[in-house]
Amino acid sequence: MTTGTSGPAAAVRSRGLTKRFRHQVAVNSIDLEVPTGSVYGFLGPNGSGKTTTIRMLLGLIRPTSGEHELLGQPMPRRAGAVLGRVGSLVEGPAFHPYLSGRANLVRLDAADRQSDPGTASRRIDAALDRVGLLAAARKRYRAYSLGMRQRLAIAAALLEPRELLVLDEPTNGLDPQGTREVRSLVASLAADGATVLISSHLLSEVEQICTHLGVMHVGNLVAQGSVAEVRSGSEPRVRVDSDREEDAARVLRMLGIADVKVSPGQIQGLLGQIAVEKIVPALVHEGVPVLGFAVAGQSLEDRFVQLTGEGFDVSG
Ligand SMILES: Nc1ncnc2c1ncn2[C@@H]1O[C@H](COP(=O)(O)OP(=O)(O)OP(=O)(O)O)[C@@H](O)[C@H]1O
Repeated sequence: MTTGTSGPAAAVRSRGLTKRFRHQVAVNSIDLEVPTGSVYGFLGPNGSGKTTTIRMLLGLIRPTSGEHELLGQPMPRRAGAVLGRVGSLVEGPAFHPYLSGRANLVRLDAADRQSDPGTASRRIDAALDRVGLLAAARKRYRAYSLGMRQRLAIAAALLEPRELLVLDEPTNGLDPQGTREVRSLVASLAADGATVLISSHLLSEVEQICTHLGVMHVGNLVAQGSVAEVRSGSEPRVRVDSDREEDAARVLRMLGIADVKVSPGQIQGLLGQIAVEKIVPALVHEGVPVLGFAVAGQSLEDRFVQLTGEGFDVSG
């Protein structure tokens, strides 16, 4: 792959990766760059193309066009050499409800033709230990909490040592406790040196653990970089506290402030090129009582709403 422009090897890199289903472009020419050692939050609303991208990355479906590499190896040409170093969780393995967590891993490991039966027991215990399920290893799967089930699915991805983990919506459907369990597990896997690509439609679920973000919106990668870089792409906003919201909004619009939004007691808008010092005098001149005033960068959440046109917490 002729992509040697981006410095040290990325754990995942794609160029023009595209997937078309009939007439629908599910993933539109995306250039992913997941730095080695990062926790890369792959974010976007439902249906924005995250799972399709991940399936292409792992060689589960064939891209319509574009190319990519994992751990510096071109895919799918070098799949045999690289996939053993990549653990993944996509749609979750099928676990048997009446078998214990450990027995389920024994079955999965035995079904993997690449794995060494001689070391199975040790590897399975190590994976269970890694996800904090050793004490519950002999409990039936059906007695596991949602968080334990998801941790077992991650254990299944850890039956071999992995340099890269690709986890598709591992917190989806979990309660807050389960989400915390998975989040702290992912953080500790990253602390051990694995690169982690974790997808989510909820920023709030992964924000605390990510070093980097990629944001999908209708098949396009609309932002990518370190968390600070993605946040700094946002424009400062003006916030006015006033009980005369509509009058205040009118003055802000008159000054040329864009994207003015009114909520009870508060009016916000994009500062743009407007001189900050002109705003309060203009409001006062129009008889609008100003009870508070601030200019601040957007929160990451606001930034995502701006990028994707929707809140990230709506469909949780
Ligand atoms: N096998 C398929 N055939 C046709 N269309 C598909 C197929 N798989 C996905 N799509 C479409 O591609 C688009 C992207 O879907 P994808 O599952 O990748 O999104 P996503 O971001 O992972 O969302 P979700 O979180 O809901 O899985 C959607 O419009 C979906 O309907």
